[in-house]
Amino acid sequence: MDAFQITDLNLWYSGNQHALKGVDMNIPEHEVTALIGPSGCGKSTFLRTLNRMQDLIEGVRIEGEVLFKGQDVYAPKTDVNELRKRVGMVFQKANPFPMSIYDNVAYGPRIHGTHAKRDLDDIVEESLKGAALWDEVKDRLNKGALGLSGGQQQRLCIARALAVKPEVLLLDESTSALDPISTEQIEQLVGTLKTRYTVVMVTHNMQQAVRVSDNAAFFLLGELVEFDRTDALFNSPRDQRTLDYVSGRFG
Ligand SMILES: Nc1ncnc2c1ncn2[C@@H]1O[C@H](COP(=O)(O)OP(=O)(O)OP(=O)(O)O)[C@@H](O)[C@H]1O
Repeated sequence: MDAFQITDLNLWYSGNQHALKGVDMNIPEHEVTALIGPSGCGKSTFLRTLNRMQDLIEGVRIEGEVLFKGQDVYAPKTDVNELRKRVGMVFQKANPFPMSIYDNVAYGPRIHGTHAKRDLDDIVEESLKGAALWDEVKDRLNKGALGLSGGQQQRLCIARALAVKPEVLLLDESTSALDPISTEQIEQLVGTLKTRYTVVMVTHNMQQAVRVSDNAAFFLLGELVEFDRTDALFNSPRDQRTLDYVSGRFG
């Protein structure tokens, strides 16, 4: 079963910059899909089309079709808040809110109407456990989130995303600002998350893609050059440009 079916997706930024060119891709459910390619090739742009984060940028024009579980993401009747609840996002730089650890995680559920303390306590615990952070913070839930380390802050952002019970997690280079130990913790976490969620991640790090992803998509200049199982894409790519990139013979 596919979480997303993308057909002939094109995106232009203002000034007519054609950032995605006729992308076709089916993203399987409950697997990790990595988006790779050189800087500026459109990885983040593509990721953000999946939960309509690009709507926030003025002058963006999108053509083509993105289906999420069969529903047209860009249909006028689509409820964008509901879509972003189902398709959560974690950014490159951890961005906890300047409030307690507890309130960071409870923020989304409160907005979506959960206010009973018992319910919120359960969600906070479950989400922090899901993000492999619970043991480190359970005794300081009311302390400020900004006092956490960078790696803990990023796992808190993952917990915050999990708290609204999404079906998909989009990770945009979520480890690129982290030290190797925190990076490894998040990579392990991603491996466990896929039992419950579909994960789509942008990474600059090809070894990371090999370690954690089931499928990999190689982008170049806005074009999807190749999409395959990760081991096939790295070990027996069909396109010469993919081979050049994965073997490091490329810009
Ligand atoms: N808000 C924007 N307005 C105009 N052009 C943009 C905007 N965001 C991205 N672009 C351009 O679109 C192209 C694709 O950018 P994108 O950030 O998606 O690439 P990327 O592969 O994620 O790059 P990186 O790995 O450096 O983050 C680039 O040429 C970029 O300059």
